[in-house]
Amino acid sequence: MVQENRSQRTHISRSRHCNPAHRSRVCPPDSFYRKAPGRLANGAFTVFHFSFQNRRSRKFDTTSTSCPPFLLLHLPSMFSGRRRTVSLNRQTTPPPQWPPPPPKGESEEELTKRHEREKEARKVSHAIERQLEKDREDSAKRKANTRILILGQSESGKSTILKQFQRFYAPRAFSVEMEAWRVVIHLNLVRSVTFILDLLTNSQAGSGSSKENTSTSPTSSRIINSWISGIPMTPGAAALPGLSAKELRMRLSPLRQVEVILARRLLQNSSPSLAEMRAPSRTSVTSSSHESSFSGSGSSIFGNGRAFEVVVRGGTGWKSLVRRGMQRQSRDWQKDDLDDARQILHACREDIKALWESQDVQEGLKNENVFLQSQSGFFLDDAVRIASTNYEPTFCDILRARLQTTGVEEHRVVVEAGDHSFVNEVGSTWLFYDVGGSRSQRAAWAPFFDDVNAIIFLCPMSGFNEFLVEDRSMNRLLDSFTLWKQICSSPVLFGVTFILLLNKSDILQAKLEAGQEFSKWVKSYKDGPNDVKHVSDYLRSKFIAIHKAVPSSGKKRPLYVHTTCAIDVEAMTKVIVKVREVIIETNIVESSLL
Ligand SMILES: Nc1nc2c(ncn2[C@@H]2O[C@H](COP(=O)(O)OP(=O)(O)OP(=O)(O)O)[C@@H](O)[C@H]2O)c(=O)[nH]1
Ligand SMILES: [Mg+2]
Repeated sequence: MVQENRSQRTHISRSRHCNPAHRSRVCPPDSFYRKAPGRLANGAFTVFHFSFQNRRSRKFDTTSTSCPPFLLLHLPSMFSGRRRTVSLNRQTTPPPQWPPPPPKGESEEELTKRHEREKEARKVSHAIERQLEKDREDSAKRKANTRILILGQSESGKSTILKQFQRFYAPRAFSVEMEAWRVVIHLNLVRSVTFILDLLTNSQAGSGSSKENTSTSPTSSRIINSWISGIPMTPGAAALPGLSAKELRMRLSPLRQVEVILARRLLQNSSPSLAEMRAPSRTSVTSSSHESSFSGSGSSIFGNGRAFEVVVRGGTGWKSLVRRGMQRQSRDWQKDDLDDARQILHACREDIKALWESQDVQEGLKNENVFLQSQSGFFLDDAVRIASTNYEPTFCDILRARLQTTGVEEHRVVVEAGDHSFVNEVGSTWLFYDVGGSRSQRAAWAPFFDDVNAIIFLCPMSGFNEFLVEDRSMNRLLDSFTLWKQICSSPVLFGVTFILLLNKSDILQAKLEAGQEFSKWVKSYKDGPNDVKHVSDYLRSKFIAIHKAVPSSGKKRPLYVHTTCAIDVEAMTKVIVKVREVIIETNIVESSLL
């Protein structure tokens, strides 16, 4: 029965396909049965046994009876090379003869014509064979060699690390996307401006309408009153150079329309309301108190003192949409709303600068405990450059841009020839899964655990004195430890290589240098030195201890730890080179086990 099925399969592949490379392995011509030295005396014939691995532990065998015939053709590039002998029962299902025998009583003229037809058919056949061979080679090159899952809490730097990998391996493909990032950067800038406008206006409204509202300090009220009236109130300080505050506020009001246009473009023209576009933002804690992580009237009105985040279902969808919009615009000589947005931004750039540099505004934000500089997607210091019509985003700008990820995004990075890639890597594919890190998103991660070569886990070290936005009682560092333990404990990941990145070392350094004491937040650190080296060494040892403590059913589970600053291009290049070595090594070990 099995023999019969195999024989049938051979027949199917012979009749459907004509690639000689495949024929020689799977469906040899009739003459082969008679002449091939590999033919055995009993009529048996030697074929390759193809086996390939789709998921880590599941093998598919193309000689099994359930294997679809097309696999026989398209798998030679994946075959493992093992040989086995299969008997072919040629008596029961004789293969059709090719080329067919000449018709009986063929005249000279018919013979010539038939030869011409056959010649033409052979030409076409060869062309198809060449194309098939090329496709096979291309697809072998394209096949996904490496799958990496990037995990960590929200704002740990997952998408930023992904950008670094994209630049490293596929700089040309990444440069095509750079334009699309301009929309995100503009939106980051605009939302900071509208946040300041809202914060100051609403704080004033709150303090004016409610006499009981004591959360706005007298200084703050005075500054806000000056902001509304346009009369500078801070002794010795010009409020906003050359313009009254009221005037400036009026001049910047078109930016609200710009915010809508940009967000709509990112949200794929779904005409969102501002409320829909805005996601709750994260708390940046600078006080040393656990309970009151953020104080001031601004916190209740303005998403914990943070500019709102725009959430876009990522992947490449939004990028191609933005790009297409731009191309259409340049082709049709049509001014679209994105062009309007850029013109408005350009016109407002000096006013944005004046707003940000205003001593009154700085003081007002300080009194409201708002520290925009330490937040993601902060571009106010570069407002004039970024708001100009001829602005082209730099890679550093793109690394600093903030776009929250939702769900799980698959990013396919095809390695390009370049400074960083080895010759044999060119054309191979790295598949990255970038996940949304907030708690509500984490349930979506598990299905992706099954099929990865390595996990990159990010812990933002600077989160030692911050809390999750989704759970304001949960310290961010503690959350990272809990998450790490859960991931290490997942049985599906036993045997998977872990790469732990202790990220945001630059922000940690700034905080420690500014006098924030790590030991005040992490009691077990006791009186360790308050510097990046010692703090990161301490965290490293804690993460390693958790990883070791979780039993992995005797499977070897390598862990590599790096201290990183994801927005530092030079330093990240070195880290990526090391990560690549580890992953290539893992792939070699895995493939030798096949
Ligand atoms: N200064 C500094 N900023 C960083 C670093 N890593 C990431 N960022 C910034 O932090 C912000 C958030 O980073 P993302 O990569 O978007 O965070 P994420 O983990 O993908 O967050 P979700 O998509 O919400 O899960 C971005 O604006 C980055 O520019 C770092 O090491 N140092
Ligand atoms: Mg992300």
